[in-house]
Amino acid sequence: MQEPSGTRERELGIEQRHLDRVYARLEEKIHEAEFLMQDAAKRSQVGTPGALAERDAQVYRAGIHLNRLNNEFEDFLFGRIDLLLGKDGKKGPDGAYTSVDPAEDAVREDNTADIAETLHIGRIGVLDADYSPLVIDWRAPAAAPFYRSTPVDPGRVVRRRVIRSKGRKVLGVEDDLMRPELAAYLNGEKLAVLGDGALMAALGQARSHSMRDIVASIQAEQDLVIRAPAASVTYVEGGPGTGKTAVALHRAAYLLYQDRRRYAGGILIVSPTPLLVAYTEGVLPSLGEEGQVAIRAVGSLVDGVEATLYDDPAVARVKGASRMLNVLRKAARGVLDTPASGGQLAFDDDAVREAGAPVRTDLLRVVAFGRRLELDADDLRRIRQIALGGTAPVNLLRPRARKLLLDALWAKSGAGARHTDPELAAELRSSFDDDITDEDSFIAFLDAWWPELTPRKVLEAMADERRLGRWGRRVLNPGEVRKVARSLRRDGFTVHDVALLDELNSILGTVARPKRKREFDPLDQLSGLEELMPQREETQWERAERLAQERVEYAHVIVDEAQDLTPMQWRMVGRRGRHATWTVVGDPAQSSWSEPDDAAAARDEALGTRPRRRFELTVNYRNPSEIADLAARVLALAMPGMPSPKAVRSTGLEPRFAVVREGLGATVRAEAARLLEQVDGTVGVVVAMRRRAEARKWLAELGERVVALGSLEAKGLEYDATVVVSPAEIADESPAGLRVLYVALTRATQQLTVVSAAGDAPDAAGVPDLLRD
Ligand SMILES: Nc1ncnc2c1ncn2[C@@H]1O[C@H](COP(=O)(O)OP(=O)(O)OP(=O)(O)O)[C@@H](O)[C@H]1O
Repeated sequence: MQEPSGTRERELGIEQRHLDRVYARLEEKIHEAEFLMQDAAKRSQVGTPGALAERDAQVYRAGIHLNRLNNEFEDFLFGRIDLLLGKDGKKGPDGAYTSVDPAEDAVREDNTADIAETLHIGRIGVLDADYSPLVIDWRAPAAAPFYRSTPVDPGRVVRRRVIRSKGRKVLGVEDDLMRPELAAYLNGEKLAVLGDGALMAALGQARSHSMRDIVASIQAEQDLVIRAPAASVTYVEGGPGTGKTAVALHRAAYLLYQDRRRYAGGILIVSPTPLLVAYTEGVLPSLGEEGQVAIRAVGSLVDGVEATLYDDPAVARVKGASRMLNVLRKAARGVLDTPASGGQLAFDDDAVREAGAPVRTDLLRVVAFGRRLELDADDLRRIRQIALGGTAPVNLLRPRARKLLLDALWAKSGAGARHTDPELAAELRSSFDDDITDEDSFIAFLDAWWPELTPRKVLEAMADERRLGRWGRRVLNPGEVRKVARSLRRDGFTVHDVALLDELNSILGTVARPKRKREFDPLDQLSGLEELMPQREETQWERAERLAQERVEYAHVIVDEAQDLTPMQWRMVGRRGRHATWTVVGDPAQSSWSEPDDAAAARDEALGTRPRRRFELTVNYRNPSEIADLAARVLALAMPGMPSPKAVRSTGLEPRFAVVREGLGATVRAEAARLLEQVDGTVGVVVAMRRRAEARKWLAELGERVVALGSLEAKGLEYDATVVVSPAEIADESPAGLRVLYVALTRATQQLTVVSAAGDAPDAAGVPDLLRD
């Protein structure tokens, strides 16, 4: 758009002056906060409990203030809206008019109008000394029109402006006119319009290894999701690149802003891979939020385990299926009385070994009332089976088993029959029990015969094919038993093992132990304390970690890439949000899980009967149309009839097709090097899972801008350019292979190269069979 000369300088000058005012005000606030901190420190010398509490409250508030200001001093003012007069002329607490619709006489008959209100939008709200809004927090209701307004439904917005700044300097502005038909005036001057809109500018930027926030260019359909009321379940579907992950993260920040106290219970974001966690980790701090939000990979949801290994698709398919629940239940009960292949029952347990000589678990011998009493293997088996009856968690049954042992010994002693007086008999019985339970040998026997089970121990026991065969009878076929048992004999847990561990944890139950008393912290007396001020010994991060460890359930759970959760993973995630509200985002077309109906049933169970609000995102902001069109061919094969999201931009660069000539590695390296020359940011090379290690070697010398990824690891990530290696290999890797290939093909923001190997049957132009029109 051609703009009159001098307009740009004038408009930048206006925004610069506003930014200067904001900084001046922020500096005042920082001084105020520092003064409060010093004052509070002085009062601490007084030392009475009242003064202590008062000091803590003040330091706490000032600390939060300082923390936020320091965090967000950079680049926090990014938007502006110029609005028509509102319908009712009422103002909200942030000093802005509340009405969404313009007053009837806001536009004159000759289609001219005056701007009645100008609002600047930023990462946090700043009020001037007279309480007029200098900056509106992006999450405040008054900022919603900045995101919601479109030319079709403009509301009061005439012009939306995105401001780019670095430090204290305004660098540029990009305007969108929401009512292009109007001649609007601001302070008697015609409203100026600069640039072609901020969205396109943001989309064209080079990508790094960290995701950026989209706070300045959230689109209307995304804003509806971000600000959706938190009740029940918010369910969002959208194709690749429609901003689902970005929306999920901004929603977490919005919910905290909107009701911090409610979400002090924590927000959990479940992400499919550690790579995606690392990629998205910086977004919330950039929005001024950290501490209450835990972003965890689905393989790291159980404390103390960080699984990064993947099972073969055939094994993953069994471990993730809901039928595993039956196997685990049987294993948890059967592990105590199903001999392992080697014949032994007890575990190779440290506690047992430390006790000295191995303890026999097929014979209990005690002395009571001067008599030797014995329970043999048959007695013990019978008692164990009675104890295991019902469905109570196995670890909570030990007292019952102990009581049954004593009953059996008492019966053998015959002492009960000799005394008819019930009171005397009870007294005798009690001293009989004391006699036995004081004996070291009895305690050692009980520890060996009914050890406290841990999920790890049960999973280890399942690595024994014979035992697993027994527990999986009629659920797993012999081939499945063999493969699963073999996979459990490997070192380290796989991503799918983690859900099994969590399930076992809930099946086994945890024996209550006395809690370690936490040191008295005067700040705990203050309600709503969630953030920590800078100068305390425990940092905000440490406190967040501690809270996360103490926390089992969350107030809100956000599931990203929800289409990938297996039924067993849904059960694990569900346990963390039994009383939570939920945001679930996903795309069925990108699912790497082969049995969607099984997963849908488990998801519905995890989410319970809570009502769902469904949203759909329809615009692809990541891929240029040239790449999106190619990916759509695979979508048509993977999910016939499923619509592709609409790409908003085009680069004129068609995907490139390369055919292997001198070895796969050499070709891939050459193609990656070529792309590194052409883009400023990152290059991702996506290969079948089994080629991961090999691919890393191919690319070893190309530097940090290029990354090798297994097909399942590419989930959610994006790069300036990608090389997809052998579509046929990726597609043949698993029953969901075509959908995994669709994911791989939709990772690039600028350029895509597809390398075909022999199995891809490329045509003369190098286009593999799977990608032909
Ligand atoms: N409103 C927006 N303004 C600027 N960039 C945006 C906007 N919405 C999305 N994007 C960008 O588009 C890209 C894709 O977003 P995101 O990764 O959230 O999509 P997704 O739906 O989760 O994709 P996938 O399903 O493929 O993982 C990101 O680079 C994101 O920053």
